[in-house]
Amino acid sequence: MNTAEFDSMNAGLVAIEASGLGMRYRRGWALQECSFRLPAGRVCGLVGPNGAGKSTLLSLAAGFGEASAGRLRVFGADPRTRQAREQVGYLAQNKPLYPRMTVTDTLRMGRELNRANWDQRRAEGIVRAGDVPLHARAGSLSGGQRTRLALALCFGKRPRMLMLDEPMADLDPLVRHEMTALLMAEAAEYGTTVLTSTHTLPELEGVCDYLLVLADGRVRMAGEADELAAAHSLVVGALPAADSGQQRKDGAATGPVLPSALDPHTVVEAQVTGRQFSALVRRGAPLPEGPAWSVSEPSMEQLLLSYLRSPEAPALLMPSADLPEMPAAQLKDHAA
Ligand SMILES: Nc1ncnc2c1ncn2[C@@H]1O[C@H](COP(=O)(O)OP(=O)(O)OP(=O)(O)O)[C@@H](O)[C@H]1O
Repeated sequence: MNTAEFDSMNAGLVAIEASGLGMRYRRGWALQECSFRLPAGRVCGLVGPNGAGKSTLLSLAAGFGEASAGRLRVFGADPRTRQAREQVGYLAQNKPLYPRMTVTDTLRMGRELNRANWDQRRAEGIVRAGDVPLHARAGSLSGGQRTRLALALCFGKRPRMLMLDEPMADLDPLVRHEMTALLMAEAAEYGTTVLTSTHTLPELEGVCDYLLVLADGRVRMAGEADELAAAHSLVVGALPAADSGQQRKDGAATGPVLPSALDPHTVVEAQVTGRQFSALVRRGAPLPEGPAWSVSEPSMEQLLLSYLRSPEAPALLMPSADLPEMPAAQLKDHAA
């Protein structure tokens, strides 16, 4: 199939849908009031700082554990059901493999566990392409070889969605590049939805066409990566004169006053050095260059950092990621 055929195959399908999803551990909420959609066929980066709730979300979507609140669906099914599990390949952060098992035996185990869907040629092809010795024990493989074997297990299952928890964290740049290429090639060839977590965005640049950003267990941004960036502007320039009589945009009585041209927009974050300001804004209207400021599109990293540094800025969900509000009775798989 080509890309257009995959697009039509996945059109309108939703891979993950979360409504008011919450997960509470003894020390507090790891996820709270998470509502979003991930359309099928996307390669989505799940981004957020340490402790944001990324692993918790992935393991719930893979069918491990039970949410404390809200509702989670994977291709329309409860993730703990066989129907959902069969459609998902999940690579946990520690890439669990049996260290004493050989590569061949590991793949054989994959076949035994996934008799209905297993694609031996595909799994073995991934392993062979990396020159991973088939008779070596998993415990003796390098980090890159282990990742390749773990990915082969995931892809051999022919999942509709692959969920990877920081798959590149312990790999050197060369192996990381190789693994990324493998992932992209497989996703493109089979139209697989990919959800892969990281806390370093550059790792995903040019890889993901969709982003889901978490912080403190809540969704901060979700949608098409290029549309998220295009909805914002980075405005850099000189502050207006102090006696201009303008109010600060945040309503505070003192402190620097941003140009009033920014009033129709949501200021996500503003930084001031001397008389210069730099503001990342979500545009509410066209925002032309001004007499004393310039306007550019922020990089994905600038955008992400601004949202993570400004928990008070409202979350942004693009229409494809946004969920119509559900009646409380439909929403509850679990009461909070
Ligand atoms: N099994 C658990 N028991 C208790 N608390 C947990 C458990 N798993 C996660 N947490 C807590 O939930 C919060 C979210 O953790 P989680 O691992 O989901 O975040 P993360 O974004 O994946 O972080 P990292 O990038 O460091 O892996 C953290 O405060 C963590 O301490």
